[in-house]
This record gives sequence, structure tokens and C-alpha cells, in this order.
Amino acid sequence: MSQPDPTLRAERLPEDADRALRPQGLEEFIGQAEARANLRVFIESARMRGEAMDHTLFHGPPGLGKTTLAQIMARELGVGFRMTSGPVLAKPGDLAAILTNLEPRDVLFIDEIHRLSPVVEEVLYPALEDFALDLVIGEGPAARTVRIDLQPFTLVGATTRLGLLTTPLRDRFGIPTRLQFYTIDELDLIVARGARMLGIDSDPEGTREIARRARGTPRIAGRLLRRVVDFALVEGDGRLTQAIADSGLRRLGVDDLGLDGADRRYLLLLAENYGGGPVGVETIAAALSEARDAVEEVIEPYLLQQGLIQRTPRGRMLAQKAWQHIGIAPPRGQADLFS
Ligand SMILES: Nc1ncnc2c1ncn2[C@@H]1O[C@H](COP(=O)(O)OP(=O)(O)OP(=O)(O)O)[C@@H](O)[C@H]1O
Ligand SMILES: [Mg+2]
Repeated sequence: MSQPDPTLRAERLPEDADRALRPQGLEEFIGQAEARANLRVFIESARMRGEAMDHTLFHGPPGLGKTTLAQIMARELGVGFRMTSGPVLAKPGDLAAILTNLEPRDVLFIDEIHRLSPVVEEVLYPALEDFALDLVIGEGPAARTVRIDLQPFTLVGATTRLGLLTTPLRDRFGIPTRLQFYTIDELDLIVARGARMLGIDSDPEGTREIARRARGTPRIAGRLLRRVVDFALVEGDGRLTQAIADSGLRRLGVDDLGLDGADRRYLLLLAENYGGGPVGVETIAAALSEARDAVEEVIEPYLLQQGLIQRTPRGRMLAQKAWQHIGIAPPRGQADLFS
């Protein structure tokens, strides 16, 4: 029986539908100005030296462009791109097979790198530091270690949870890069570009409405754009206007701040059941029937960035902006806190 190939081909990714909108080069990539400027230098320098670029770690909330940037790096470096993910690499041999098949200076992308198993991570350390693999041959007293040289390569790791990375792994990345939520202006450019690529005429107010309500996230902007285009084609005259965007987004359950149903359930839970908190994240996750990871990785970062909630040592609390947004008056003690 053949083993499943632990190297996911880009073609089989769930983001498949996004591929048409994915920027191909650093020039086309919008936003993340600081990260982009730094990467440009490091890529250029690696090219000049003819060496593999330093190992790079992208971290930040989902959908901000980690996978996209990794692919762009390989393209700009003019090297091959191999892609896998932490949970797929079950055994040390899975990773060893990929590493020994790399061409010189290739980019190996490991998504969800915080989910590597410890035994697989062990294989990675000498690979990252010395471009070598330590293989154990035989068993028991006869066992011995053989070192195999690898081609120099660049590991690009991506994670939504920097805190879950072990320190030794984190320390082996020469270029740690945090991705930020996008501004409305940046998302506007992304949506307008997407509309052009989908062959749709758009009003500036129409793309702006989507950008404003995309939760600071290009992936969400792309998804909302495609749905609004559906409404524009079927129920409008095919033009992306502000009115079509607004009514479409409302029907998708995306509110004026760009919050979706899960975000609002989170805020309402804290308001209605806990008087605004503080509440521990475990309690919140259980009450919402969501995994704790999903609450911390997907829901909370944007609410925090928007100043709707606060993290305190005793748990999460609603901020005044959240009470206003959901239209509930804070309990007395809380109201005093804000006055
Ligand atoms: N700067 C950008 N400009 C235009 N489109 C972008 C940009 N960044 C990301 N996108 C688009 O957003 C979508 C999500 O990007 P990507 O898959 O790279 O995110 P990610 O950070 O890897 O997400 P995850 O953490 O969920 O794996 C893609 O369709 C991509 O084309
Ligand atoms: Mg990704």
C-alpha cells in the first residue's frame, strides 16, 4: 500500500478558489509594507550571494497572506517551492523524505508549523542549522547514527500561534516576520484589483464598502467580493455598487464593523451571560461550542485589534465600544469603569 504523499501540492489546497486572486510577485503584493521591504532586501542579498535565503517564519492571524508570501519568495528567489504542513508530517521519515529530495536553495514551506510532533521537530534542528540529517541505523546496541548532507534550503514556516512554537525551533529562524491586519485603504486596493480580475465593473464606494467590512483580512475580502459579485450579477445590473455591496453583506450576516455571526455571538455571550466579564477563554470556548484554538486564533485577534475586547489577567472583558456596537447598556459597575 502506498503512503499518502506528505508534500501537499499547491493545487490541492483548500484555498484553491483563491488562486486566481493570489498575487504572484512582491510587486503585486499589497500591504505589509515593512515585511515586504525587508523581504525584498533579504531576497536580493541571497540572490547576489547565490546562497539559500535564511529561514523565515511568518506568524499572524489566518488569511493575511502567509502562504502567498512563501510562494512569492520562492518565485522571486528563482527556486523550487515545496509545501507541507505540521500535522501531515506524522513520522520523522516523512520529513526526511522531503528534505533529501530538495534541490539546492529550494523553499520548503511548512504550514501550521506549531503542530509538528516533537520527534519530527528533532529531525528539523540539524537540517536547519547544518543542512544535515542524522539517521539512526539499526536497533539496540548495534544502532548507530549516520549523518547525511542535505542541499542548502530555506525553510519558511507559518503559524497562527507563535506562542505554541518551542523556543529551539523559534530561535532557528533568522527572519521572524509578523503579519498585521490590513488597513481599509490596502483592502480597498485588493478588492478593486480582485474585481478587475473577475471582470466586474465597480464603483469606488462599492469596493470600499467591502474593504471596510472585511475584518482586516484579504482572504475575507476576496470571499466577500465573490459573493457580492454574485448578488450584483443576479439581482443587480452586474455593477458592484455600494448599495449592492451593503445589501449583499447584510444578507451574508456581515455587520457594519465587518463582524460575522461568530463574532457577535462572542460579544453577546460576554454581555448577556457574564456582565461583560472578565471570563476565561476556556469558559467562552465551551459556551460557544468552539475549540479554544479557534476562539484565540480566529475570533479574538480582530476583536482585540478593533478595541472591542480587552485581555486581562483574569480573562476577557468587553470594552465600551462593544457595548455600543451590540446596543446593550453595560451593567452599573462597568459603566462607571468607562466614565
Ligand atoms: N497582500 C495581498 N494582496 C492581495 N491578495 C492577498 C494578499 N494577501 C493575501 N491575499 C489573498 O488572500 C488569500 C489568503 O492568503 P493566504 O492563503 O496567503 O493566507 P494565510 O496567511 O496563509 O492564511 P492561513 O493562516 O489561513 O493559512 C489568498 O487568496 C490571497 O490571494
Ligand atoms: Mg496559509
